[in-house]
Amino acid sequence: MARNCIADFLVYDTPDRVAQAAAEVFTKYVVDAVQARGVARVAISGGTTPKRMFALLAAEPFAQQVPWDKLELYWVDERCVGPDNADSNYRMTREQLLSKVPLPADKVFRMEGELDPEEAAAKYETYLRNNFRLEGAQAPAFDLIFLGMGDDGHTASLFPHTQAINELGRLVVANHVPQKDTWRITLTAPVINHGKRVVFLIEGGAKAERLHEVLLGNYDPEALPSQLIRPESGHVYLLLDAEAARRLPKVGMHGDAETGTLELCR
Ligand SMILES: O=C1O[C@H](COP(=O)(O)O)[C@@H](O)[C@H](O)[C@H]1O
Repeated sequence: MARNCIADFLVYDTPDRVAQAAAEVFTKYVVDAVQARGVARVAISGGTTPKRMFALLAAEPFAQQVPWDKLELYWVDERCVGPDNADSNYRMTREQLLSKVPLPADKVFRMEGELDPEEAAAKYETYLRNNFRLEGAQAPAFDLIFLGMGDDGHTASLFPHTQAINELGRLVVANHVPQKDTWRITLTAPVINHGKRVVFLIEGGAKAERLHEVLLGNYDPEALPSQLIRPESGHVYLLLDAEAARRLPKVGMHGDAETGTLELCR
């Protein structure tokens, strides 16, 4: 559902600085959630962009600071492949992070890409309903959600002109993506928008034009599904490298990052 929302962005010189900022955000909001409620529930993306953040989280000082035993880890999307396949979002996270930190296996809720896609989506929805103790039409409120954006404007596995982008009822769906001749499993936009803090990580000049269109172009979420992300909190956060942000208007500085704020409207 579209709603007005503020996009706050921070622009760093390099992808390494973006990763450092992302690891700091991860640690801060996990610690805050654990202090407030005894558990932190975080949903992460796959692809290549979060790799550096995961590698940092697996090393000092972050590895010591994150209360791993109080963290529940979820995915925003998965490719329909097994957990050892090179395309698996879970596999990337396992290699970069999970194999190196004391996060208990029963707190890692992967989407099972090796199952029939509809079955995997239904199973994941059941995990969410049980773990978040949801009733009826309630959506889970993740403490933190990390999103990426493809150079086609997709986020999670909400690809342009695919059925999942119109899903308002289910929490998790199987999505056929004809342009990639494949299936994906994905959280739906209402679930992402119910997250307490939603953060995009976006890097690289190949995404600069698309990012400009998503934030400053006409509202056309069928073509640009990232525009569906208008969190109920009223804010979406973006951590960007200078290349990805080269078309965006910056207005100030925060530490070593340039900053900008945009009002996103329908
Ligand atoms: O296919 C996917 O793509 C997006 C963006 O990935 P990136 O490699 O350009 O960072 C990612 O956020 C999503 O989780 C993934 O399944």
